[in-house]
Amino acid sequence: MNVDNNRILKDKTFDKSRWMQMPRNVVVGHDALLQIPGIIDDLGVAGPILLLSGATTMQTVGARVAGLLEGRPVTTCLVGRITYDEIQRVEDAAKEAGSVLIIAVGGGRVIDTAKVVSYNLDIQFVSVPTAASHDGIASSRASVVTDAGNVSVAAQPPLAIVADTGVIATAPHRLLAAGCADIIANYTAILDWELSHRLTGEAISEYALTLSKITAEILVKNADLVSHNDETAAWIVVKALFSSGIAMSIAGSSRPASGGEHKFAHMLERLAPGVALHGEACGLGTIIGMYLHGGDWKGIRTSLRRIGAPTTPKDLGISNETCVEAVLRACEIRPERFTIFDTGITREAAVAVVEALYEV
Ligand SMILES: NC(=O)C1=CN([C@@H]2O[C@H](COP(=O)(O)OP(=O)(O)OC[C@H]3O[C@@H](n4cnc5c(N)ncnc54)[C@H](OP(=O)(O)O)[C@@H]3O)[C@@H](O)[C@H]2O)C=CC1
Ligand SMILES: O=C(CO)COP(=O)(O)O
Ligand SMILES: [Zn+2]
Repeated sequence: MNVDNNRILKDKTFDKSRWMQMPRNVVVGHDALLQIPGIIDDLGVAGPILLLSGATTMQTVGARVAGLLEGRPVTTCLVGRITYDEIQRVEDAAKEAGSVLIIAVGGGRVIDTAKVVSYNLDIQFVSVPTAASHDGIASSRASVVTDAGNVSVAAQPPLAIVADTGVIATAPHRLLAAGCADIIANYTAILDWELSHRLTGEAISEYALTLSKITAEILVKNADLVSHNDETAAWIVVKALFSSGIAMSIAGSSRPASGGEHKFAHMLERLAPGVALHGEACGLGTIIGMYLHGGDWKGIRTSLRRIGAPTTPKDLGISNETCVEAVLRACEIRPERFTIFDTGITREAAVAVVEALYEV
């Protein structure tokens, strides 16, 4: 059942109420894909299935999953950029097929689309990440692209997650490194949340905050193990992505894993669409955010380098000017979320931080 926390919280009777939704079955490991039919049976969801995947992933993992579901009523649907129009198109496809279950096989865009569509139609979905590239694999939030920038919307967390480490280990290393950077972003997301708590009185959840923090710490401790692609690396990163997603579900918002570095990343995506992966842009934003907080930004940079993630605008293939613009305009994204990027950064300061990124 989908949950409208805002509606619940507006009702005085439920002032202290929060409904946290978590996945029920989580299967991680080699050949985990083979468990999908059994998991569907275990969930007790019988009926037409909508299989969502991306243009690349449909040809490989999507096709494998379709093969595993042979004999069941399955309709396939490709997912593009996650906009409200795209969500509507997928919703129409699900309605037309009479789908009772969505299986999302792919990266963050495909999984987020499934989360919103299943929430809107009040049906279940199973998350099958093909890469460890983002921490949305388990969360109850989805990031939707609008003309005004990315918005974080309430969505349905997956009823089950099937993370095949064999599949994830064969994805390009760039995707794994991006997922690690999305986790390392938790360091500044937390600092921003605490800053907002002190300056604006925004409520914090100590549980969500602590889980988000230790997730980033454990990942950094294992940085050398995730510097190359193998199933051990896939395991370590998937566990971190799951844990970070649960922190978001506990908070009922993406706050524990998305602060100013994410606002910067969303602005960068608007200024230079498709150039950087989500996690890559977040990693760069984390170095900048930590610099602005006066924290150990070089330590963040070292961790990202060890993992093989980009740490300068040049690494990402964008100009310093575009990066400066993203620093200055990050505050336009989700203005209600107060962060270090919302403190009136001058152009001189933005230029200085971008130049510092190249310091040895
Ligand atoms: N809801 C939440 O809490 C969160 C949401 N997000 C969102 O997730 C998205 C970012 O996720 P990300 O995965 O980086 O981006 P994408 O979903 O865009 O995937 C990036 C690329 O990787 C490809 N890919 C995926 N798996 C494989 C594979 N095994 N082999 C080869 N290529 C592969 C995809 O192919 P294809 O063409 O098939 O798609 C796509 O081209 C953003 O929209 C972001 O906002 C991020 C973090 C948290
Ligand atoms: O990407 C996220 C956490 O890693 C959450 O997404 P938003 O920045 O859209 O809230
Ligand atoms: Zn993110």
